[in-house]
Formats: sequence, C-alpha cells, structure tokens
Amino acid sequence: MSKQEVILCESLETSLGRAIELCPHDKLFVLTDEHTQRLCLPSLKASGLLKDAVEICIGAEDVHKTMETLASVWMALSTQGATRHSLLINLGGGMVTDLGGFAAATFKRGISYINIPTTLLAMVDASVGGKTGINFNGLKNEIGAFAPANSVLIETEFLRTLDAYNFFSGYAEMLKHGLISNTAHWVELLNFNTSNIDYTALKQLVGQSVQVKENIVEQDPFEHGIRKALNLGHTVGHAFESMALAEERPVLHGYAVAWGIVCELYLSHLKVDFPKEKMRQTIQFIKDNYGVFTFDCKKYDQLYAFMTHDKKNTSGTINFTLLKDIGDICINQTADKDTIFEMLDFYRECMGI
Ligand SMILES: NC(=O)c1ccc[n+]([C@@H]2O[C@H](COP(=O)([O-])OP(=O)(O)OC[C@H]3O[C@@H](n4cnc5c(N)ncnc54)[C@H](O)[C@@H]3O)[C@@H](O)[C@H]2O)c1
Ligand SMILES: O=C(O)C(=O)C[C@@H](O)[C@H](O)[C@H](O)COP(=O)(O)O
Ligand SMILES: [Zn+2]
Repeated sequence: MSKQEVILCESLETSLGRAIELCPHDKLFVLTDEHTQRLCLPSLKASGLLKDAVEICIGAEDVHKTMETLASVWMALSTQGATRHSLLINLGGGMVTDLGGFAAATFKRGISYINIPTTLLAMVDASVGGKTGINFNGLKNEIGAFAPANSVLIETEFLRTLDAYNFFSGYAEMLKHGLISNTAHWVELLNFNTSNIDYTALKQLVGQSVQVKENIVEQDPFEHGIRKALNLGHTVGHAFESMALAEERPVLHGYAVAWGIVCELYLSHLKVDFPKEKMRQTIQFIKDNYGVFTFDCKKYDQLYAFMTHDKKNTSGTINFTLLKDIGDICINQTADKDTIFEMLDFYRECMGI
C-alpha cells in the first residue's frame, strides 16, 4: 500500500489546491452526507476549487452505510461521466469516508480519492489508513477493501459545529490511541477539559492522536500483526454496535468502542495483568462521559455470536487485542465462551445494570 499523505491543515484551501494538483483528473466529484452538504461544503466551495465538481449527497449516519447507498454513489458516478481518471473528494465523517473510499476503490476498479474528514472520529481514525467499506448482513464493515486516500486533509475548524455526542464518539478512539501508545498521552486525554473545549489545544491533540494511527498503519498496512492494536475495544464494541443496529436503537461507533474498552480492559487485567488502578481510572472516565449500553444476560449468546464474525478471528476462536500495560500491546489473545460471559458480567456489574 502506498504511503498516504496526511496533513493537519493551516489553510485547507492551500492544502486542497495542492492535493488536487497531485491527482491529475478529467472530472471532479465531491461526496457529502446531508449534514456535511449543509455545514461543511459551503466553506469549501467558497475557495472556487470545486467550481466544476459534480456533487453527490447521501443520507447521514451508519444506517446509510449500506449496499443501497453504495450503489447510489456508483450510479451517480456512472451516469455523470466519471472515468477511471476521475477524482472523488469525500467530505464528511467516517461513514462518508468509509463508504466513499470503497466506492472509489471499486468504481472502474479504482479511482483516486481525497478525504476531508469533518468529525473528530474521522480526523483521528476513519479517514486515515485505508480501511474502507460498508456494513452488510447486520455486521460492521463486513464488505470492504484496503484502499488509502491519496491525501487526507484535516481541518479542525470543522469541529466547531459538531455536537457533544459526536465529539465524545471521536474522543473514544483518541482514548484508544492513548491506551495503545503511552502513559503521558493517556493522562493528557483523561485530563483534557471536554466541557469547555479549547480548540487550539484540541488541534494539537488531534495531531498527536492521528500520528499514533499513522505510525501503526505504516508498519502493518494490511493488519497482519501490530495493526490489530487499533482494534482494541472493537471485538466487543462491534458486537454492541451490531446488536444495537439490529434492535433499531443504534449507538454511535465511538460509544460502542468505549463500552468495548471497559470489557477488554477487564479481560486484559484477567489474562495479562493490566494494572487494576489504570483500568479503574479509564472505566471511570467512560462511565462519566458515555452512559451505559444496557442488555441482560439473555443477550450474551447473541453478543457472542456477533463476536464470532470479528475480522481478527481465525479457525473458530475469538480474537482480542489486549494490553499488559499502557502501550504494551498483546495481539492475538483468545478467550473461551465462559470467560467472555464473565467479562460481560463484569461490564454489567461495574456499569450498574
Ligand atoms: N476506516 C476506519 O479505519 C474507521 C475507523 C473508525 C471508525 N470507522 C467508521 O466510521 C463511522 C463513524 O464515523 P463518524 O463518527 O464520523 O460518524 P458519521 O460519519 O456518521 O458522522 C456523524 C454525524 O456527524 C455529522 N457531521 C459530520 N461532520 C460534521 C460537522 N463538522 N459538524 C456537525 N455535524 C457533522 C454527520 O452528518 C453525522 O450525522 C462508522 O461507520 C465506523 O465504523 C472507520
Ligand atoms: O484502522 C484500523 O485498523 C482500525 O481497526 C480502526 C478502528 O477504529 C475502526 O473502527 C475500523 O473500521 C475497524 O475495522 P474492522 O476491521 O474491525 O472492521
Ligand atoms: Zn473504531
């Protein structure tokens, strides 16, 4: 996989002008969802760089990360004259960059694309590293491809219109990056004033966080080994997210990851001795900011069934990424069904359900 250019922008207009120049193309397309079309596209259009661009707009959020939406994007590209040499700009959160990235990766076997992430989650995580895809058969990201954007342009000014839920959703992936990197970064994240955001300080934290991801992706772009660190909290988190989607009470991805981290830190403590006090502090932060995902013990089998679809699994065993300590990563850890049920008991007890 080619190395991806990730820029923390001082001027989005200048960076976008340069990124477009680096991708010679015959026709330009810009993909938004219904919210980023209204909130983010106008400032980009003011630059004049998109004057000849064809606009494609899709429904917002994960309920639209589907085959039907993907087909609608292929259709718009196909009927509006896209060729193998066209360029797509994805302007939005992780739903837009995942689905738009996959549309670009597959249309005429692959066209160039640029990501301009507009949510915190997409800036620190989704827009970077080349994982693209859609949900399918009730499972998260079941269909997709590794296909990096040519450039990722991060403009943190877009964060000013983000609501608190989506701020905390992205913050969960940042907390994950803290846990898998080093204690100083983890402490900084636990102490950041999330109730009165200093956007200059946030920009710096975003830069640090995306660097954690870039460093790992550079070592292992196709997730054969260390990239599994980026999946901390996701074996359980994706199971929560899939169950919530099936029950038509969708939860934001980052919230599911935060609750998944509660479970997987417990498993880390149990299996590889993650320090109890650091587990307690992390769980307290999550309890204070993310509320609780409720389910009773009758749902354990269904959650277990979702976990059997995790992409890290091999030959019938469920695979977790665990931590011996902050930054001390143990990939390819397995747990049997009884231990997984014990972990779910712990989650319910410590979250007070
Ligand atoms: N590819 C990866 O490596 C990767 C990593 C993490 C998450 N993901 C995926 O990303 C998706 C979640 O991404 P997300 O959290 O960005 O959700 P999202 O894209 O659904 O965006 C959340 C909401 O915020 C709105 N929004 C976007 N930008 C805004 C802005 N600047 N101001 C106000 N509102 C804005 C959107 O329209 C949407 O309603 C999930 O599908 C998840 O699986 C992928
Ligand atoms: O980039 C990665 O690698 C990650 O695992 C990042 C995750 O935060 C992200 O949610 C990713 O989409 C999960 O991928 P999946 O392979 O478990 O579907
Ligand atoms: Zn994630």
